[in-house]
Amino acid sequence: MKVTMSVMEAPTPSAVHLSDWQESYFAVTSGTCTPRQKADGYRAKILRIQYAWANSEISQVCAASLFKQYTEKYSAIIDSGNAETGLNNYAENILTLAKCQQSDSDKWQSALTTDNVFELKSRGPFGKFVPPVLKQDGSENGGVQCKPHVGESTDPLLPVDERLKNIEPKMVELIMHEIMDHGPPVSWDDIAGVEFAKATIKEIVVWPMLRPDIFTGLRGPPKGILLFGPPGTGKTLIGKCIACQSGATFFSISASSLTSKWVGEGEKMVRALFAVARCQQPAVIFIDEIDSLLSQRGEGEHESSRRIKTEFLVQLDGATTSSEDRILVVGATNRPQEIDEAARRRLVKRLYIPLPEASARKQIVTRLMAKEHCSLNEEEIELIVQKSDGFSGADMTQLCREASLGPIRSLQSMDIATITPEQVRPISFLDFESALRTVRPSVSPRDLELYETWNQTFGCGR
Ligand SMILES: Nc1ncnc2c1ncn2[C@@H]1O[C@H](COP(=O)(O)OP(=O)(O)OP(=O)(O)O)[C@@H](O)[C@H]1O
Repeated sequence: MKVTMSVMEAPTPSAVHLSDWQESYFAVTSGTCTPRQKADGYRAKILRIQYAWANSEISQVCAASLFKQYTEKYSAIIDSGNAETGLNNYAENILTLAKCQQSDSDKWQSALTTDNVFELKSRGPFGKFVPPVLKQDGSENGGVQCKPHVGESTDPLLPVDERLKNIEPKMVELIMHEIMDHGPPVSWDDIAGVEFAKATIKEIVVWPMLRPDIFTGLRGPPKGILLFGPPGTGKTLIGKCIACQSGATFFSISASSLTSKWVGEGEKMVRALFAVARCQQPAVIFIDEIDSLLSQRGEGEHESSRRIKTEFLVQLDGATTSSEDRILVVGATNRPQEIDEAARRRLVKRLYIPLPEASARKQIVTRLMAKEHCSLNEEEIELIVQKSDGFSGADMTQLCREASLGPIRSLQSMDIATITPEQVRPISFLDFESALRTVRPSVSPRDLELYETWNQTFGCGR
């Protein structure tokens, strides 16, 4: 009996009956089947079921039943000691396969972690099978549970977690894919300057998150901190670094997108975000432009914005009062003066992230140029640093980008299509001089004064 998968249109999620679903997805044809083909068939089916489940095309009960059915049917190959036909290298293969399919479905890939794939492998036939649904008594959730996978993909069984029971699965998916950060890690050395803020954050946030057993009581970490200062000074980098250094999952969202991108859903999104973070703790929730969420109530405040704000404060209070939860909210803003008093009180540590000083600007240029073909000497770097007084970190990055285009622009007569990389001359000081004519500081001295004043009044730093 040879079983092949046929790609057909997905049936409507709720109305699907188990046998209909099978018929739609697996066209069963006769034929001789080698053990290897059988193993492939099994893998394909497990993947398809996981995919359908992650997409809410089938229910958990339906998925459990299918898993059981196929595990029984393919028991011979599951138990086989043969490396080629058995499932000994199942996890590696299946992950590779899923990665190739990533563009077709991120969910598919996200449903697969080495852990849960091995879990399937170790289930074995019949009695050894563990259903992937929560048991009636809630004692076990099928051997696969919601647990923190730092920087790793999500678990398809996440919705079975009690804490997510009133959350729409589509929101959980969205948070996992759009808000949970899967990017490269950030270290403290990647952030130039801001030494005071870095030292404070390490002491009050990172160490307590790493050692909750020592940092108890008065030493307990704050649940909310505010990073304020001009744009492009590394606030987002710091948020991400906190998560990386404390082994926490990083969720990053812009407050304005809560009101604009998920129109009418912002409030639910806030609730879902905190619920997912609770399942993935320790977690850092980074909220950019937090001022737009927590601004002082004005006459014209929109009802939906007010509801989102209320929900956010409720969630923040929940995270604050539960000593169990290891969730840190990091708010970032370029307009701290717009944050109202109630919100300010909840974000207990308010740290000023200023423009980079000369040493930090030098560090940014040196680091970026170290990766390029460049002929700058020490004195020239010092000159660039002097000339870029008032630049933010983002401005410095932009300056280096602009300068790096100089050698390309000077190619003029040569054909860009045929030139070899060796023929491109190194980036020189002259390129920086001309870049300095076009890249200007993005922060005005007047804005800086506002930050300094606010820092003196409400800031917790120097
Ligand atoms: N202190 C810094 N050290 C190194 N690079 C920096 C620093 N500050 C900014 N940058 C560069 O600028 C980019 C933007 O920084 P980031 O997004 O962290 O700033 P931000 O303060 O969060 O800005 P915004 O307020 O506009 O959101 C970074 O990806 C990095 O390339």
